[in-house]
Amino acid sequence: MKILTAAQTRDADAYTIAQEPISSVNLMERAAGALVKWLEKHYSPDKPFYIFCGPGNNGGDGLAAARLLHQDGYDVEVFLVGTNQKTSPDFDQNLQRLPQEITVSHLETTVGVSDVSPLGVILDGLFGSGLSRPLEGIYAEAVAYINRQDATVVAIDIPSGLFADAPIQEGSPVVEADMTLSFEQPKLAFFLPASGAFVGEWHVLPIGLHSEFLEQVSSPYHVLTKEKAQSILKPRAKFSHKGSYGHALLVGGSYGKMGAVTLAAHAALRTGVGLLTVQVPQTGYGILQTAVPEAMALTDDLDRHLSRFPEDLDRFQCLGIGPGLGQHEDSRLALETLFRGQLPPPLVLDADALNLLAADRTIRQHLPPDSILTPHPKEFERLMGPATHDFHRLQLLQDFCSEHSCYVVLKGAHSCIGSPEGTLYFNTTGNPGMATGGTGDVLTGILTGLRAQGYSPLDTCLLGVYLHGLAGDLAAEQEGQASLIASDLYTYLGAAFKKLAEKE
Ligand SMILES: NC(=O)C1=CN([C@@H]2O[C@H](COP(=O)(O)OP(=O)(O)OC[C@H]3O[C@@H](n4cnc5c(N)ncnc54)[C@H](O)[C@@H]3O)[C@@H](O)[C@H]2O)[C@H](O)CC1
Ligand SMILES: [K+]
Repeated sequence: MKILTAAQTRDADAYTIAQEPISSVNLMERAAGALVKWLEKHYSPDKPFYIFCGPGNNGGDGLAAARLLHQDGYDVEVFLVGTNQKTSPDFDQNLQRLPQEITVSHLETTVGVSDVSPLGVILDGLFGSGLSRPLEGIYAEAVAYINRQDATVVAIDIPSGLFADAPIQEGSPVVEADMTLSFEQPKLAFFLPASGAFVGEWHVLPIGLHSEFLEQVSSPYHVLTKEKAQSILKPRAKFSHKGSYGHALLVGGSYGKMGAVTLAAHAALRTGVGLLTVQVPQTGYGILQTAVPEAMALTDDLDRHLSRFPEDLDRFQCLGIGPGLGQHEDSRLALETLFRGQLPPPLVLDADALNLLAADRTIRQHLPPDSILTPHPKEFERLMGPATHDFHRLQLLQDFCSEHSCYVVLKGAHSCIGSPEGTLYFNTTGNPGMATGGTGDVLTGILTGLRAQGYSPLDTCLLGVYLHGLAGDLAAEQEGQASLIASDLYTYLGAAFKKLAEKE
């Protein structure tokens, strides 16, 4: 699913109005209808609604929703905020259509305004995608008032005060929503940490924007949906054998960090890879053979850290490097030799492999094309430099992928996959329980296992990241988020594969 900018959303609106054709106010009616349908499904009529409307079409949506909820027997109260300024024509029309019985207050100030029922629902229709500057005056006051209330806060389209596709200044007023109902497409701001924190849970409500426009509009930003991940997943063939599913090599582990490569090995095996070999320093031999009997072990000449890669790399279809590797100079040299030599098998690089890469610009220049890198934000910063804000970070990600012809998985609440063409995909699976040691090592194992089975680098990232998060969600359902540990992720990976394969 594409993510559109605010300008593209306006164009989609205009195109739909002209081509369907439909009047602007009827399109608003359709949007409000979708909104109310969702609200009525989730909140019973004993919940009072407090609807805050600004001067534009977001406020117009709020007014139309007020009318529709009232018609269906809901108790509704409307607050008009800053609407003595210029209001939009569709706002005006919906204000006229508002039944007399609905209480309407014009808020000039929130001083002295009593709190709403904590059992009620506040609809935030102050500003939507038309926001052009930070909120001030009565708008900022209204935001502070909403944020003080104990009622459930549902934002219409986007929490007021957030820009759909641009950063906000720190400390500027933004509605803290429990739920955001976004029309047709989610906004880029939902996926980024500084702005996404205001959004709460979000849902997309289709409002019938013209499919022709949505198909032809070009956007670098995409949502990684279940449908997309499902379309990538290849079934296993009846007459296949272990040779059909590739041979992966994982290289990592050092004294005190054998757990990392062990986790990655389990995960790689759970992706269905045909064969797995793991190269570890000698200290790790017994640990690996005991912890992961399905894997074959190779040992380095050294006892505590890695100093070389195996000679005959051609027999592997993917090489995953990094979990527990450490940053010893010998390991750096081994990596440099690997990069400067014959083209190695497809690479997945994580953890200390990334740190070694970050510390040495010359090896970075020799990064084989089509490699997959999986940094967390700190590793990302070491590799790509500091970002001034979340949107800048996306730009750095795109630049890095294009400069090095590689694929980067920037890990986070919505992990973001960048491709050399500049396309970015935001993941939708996963939960905060996964913010715990070792979950990244599991991802490395998953990606290494999938890549070895012949998935393209992009498909590997999309499928692997989606499954990793889904395994986390299934694990959290059973174990709870706080108690989730990295090994749960590969334990639930099978269930994740099954769930992904299910047709709804
Ligand atoms: N295609 C769709 O998704 C549809 C969306 N709808 C809704 O329309 C809004 C966008 O409406 P718009 O009138 O363009 O913008 P706003 O309501 O967000 O803003 C109104 C108006 O206010 C001015 N303004 C901007 N920033 C400020 C500020 N900081 N302080 C004061 N005034 C400000 C500016 O002039 C804006 O034009 C979208 O989010 C949906 O909710 C349609 O209902 C259906 C189709
Ligand atoms: K809003």
